[in-house]
Amino acid sequence: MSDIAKRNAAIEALKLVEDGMTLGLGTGSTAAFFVEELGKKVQLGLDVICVSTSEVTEAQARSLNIPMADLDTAPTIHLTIDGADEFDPELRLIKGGGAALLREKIIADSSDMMVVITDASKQVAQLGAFPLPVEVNPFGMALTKARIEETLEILGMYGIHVNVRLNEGGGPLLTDGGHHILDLHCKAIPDPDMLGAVLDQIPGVVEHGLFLDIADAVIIGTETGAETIAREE
Ligand SMILES: O=C[C@H](O)[C@H](O)[C@H](O)COP(=O)(O)O
Repeated sequence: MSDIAKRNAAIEALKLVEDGMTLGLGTGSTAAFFVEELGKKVQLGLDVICVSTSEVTEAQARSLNIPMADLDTAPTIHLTIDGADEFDPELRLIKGGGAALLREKIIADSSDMMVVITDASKQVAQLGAFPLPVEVNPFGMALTKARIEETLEILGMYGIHVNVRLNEGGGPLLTDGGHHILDLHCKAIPDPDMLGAVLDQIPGVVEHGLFLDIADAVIIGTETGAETIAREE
């Protein structure tokens, strides 16, 4: 995915922003272009207030003097703009490649509108080629991992590697929320709704990266512009 395509998707998403809005700011390299472009508009007088899905995005937004709200006192979040690791024809997503999925889902799910900015390389017929991130509590992580592996087999998904995501020092990566990430190398997820529902039931799973029925539209950036796919009602 080129930086030009990412920026074009971000610029297209900016057209949805209006004065007076509370915005959810996503995480990742594509979302960072949106924050950068938003910063320019704020400097020119755009009147918005934002909440962020990660410490990294929060720091970027503050460095650009974008007004930030305390999430617990923020009113309605009108619009959230975020990236994705995969999207399918039903606009179901895999997210969490940058380990921000928990905060991303909390904010996306509470937003009036959630729009994904991406490029065509993230478009798939079936989710699962991108390893599915699952955020887990550090307590008993090995037990949680074993339960996930067992559950995948019950669903008929055999031989799937579940890896603990590591940080640069070789230890388990720590999320902003103080949790770890397990990456499920599914290759294909035949029934995302079913997998999401069973993962939700496993103690120790804090959240998973399947964003189902959350995205209202996907903006696909290209070298020359952007195309929008909106959810069919
Ligand atoms: O945890 C990170 C997020 O879900 C990102 O939005 C996702 O990984 C896409 O990131 P990027 O725009 O860098 O491909």
